Amino acid sequence: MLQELLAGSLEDARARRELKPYARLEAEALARPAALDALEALAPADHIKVIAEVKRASPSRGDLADIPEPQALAAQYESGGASVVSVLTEERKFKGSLADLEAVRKAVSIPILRKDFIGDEYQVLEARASGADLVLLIVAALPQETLQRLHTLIRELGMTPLVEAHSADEVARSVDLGAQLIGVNARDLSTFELDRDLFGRVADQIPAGVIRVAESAVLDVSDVERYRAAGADAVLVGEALVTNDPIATLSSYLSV
Ligand SMILES: O=P(O)(O)OC[C@@H](O)[C@@H](O)c1c[nH]c2ccccc12
Repeated sequence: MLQELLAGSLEDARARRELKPYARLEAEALARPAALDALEALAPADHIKVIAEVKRASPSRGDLADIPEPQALAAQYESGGASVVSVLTEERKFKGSLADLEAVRKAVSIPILRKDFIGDEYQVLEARASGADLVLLIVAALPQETLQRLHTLIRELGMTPLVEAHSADEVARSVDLGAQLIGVNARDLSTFELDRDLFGRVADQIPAGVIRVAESAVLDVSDVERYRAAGADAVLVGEALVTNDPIATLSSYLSV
């Protein structure tokens, strides 16, 4: 499933490239105001931080919420105290788009993440041209050389890579990249199975000074408490925020 999702996102990007060649996109990306400092926004604090996700649907959970105006939801996330907004731009299964990212960019002044299946330079430039400050890199999806190349490009463009791992081995590969922001996804993107204890098992492998994000499977405040106790600096939350009152839900999480 993961390779299928990656292939779909790459194919969609290739179609957009027919309309906008690399050099033109690069010029747009470089003309953007500088990216916001996501490492500062997510720096360890005396409370847990939240990356709040704009998420309409997923292959494992189906339709979650309509979200006709992603910018309105993102503005609620910001006023509710989120540190970063994650915007799914994958079109086929998650029903997102780059237009969502652009709309959210106009509505908030906190850093925003392009959440997609990224596998080439063109997609990274698209992220910057659309106003992203962070770009997701999924270790399981790519060979190490490709990860390293994309990791470098993201940083050269002033953005922050969020490197996502789903095993001890993938955490080791993330550390090898020099990642300063590592996410441990409780959901296996090949089988969609949840492993709620994975973060706790691998957190110690992440060196001091690297920001630790626990991703997925936060359904209530007790899940946030569990991740915090295991050493998470931040949690990445989608479903619980789009299916409940976002402001009230965020405020309960931020008390942890
Ligand atoms: O809706 P949840 O269980 O709170 O999960 C959010 C986020 O972690 C999840 O959307 C996610 C994590 N990594 C991904 C990679 C691609 C697509 C989606 C994801």
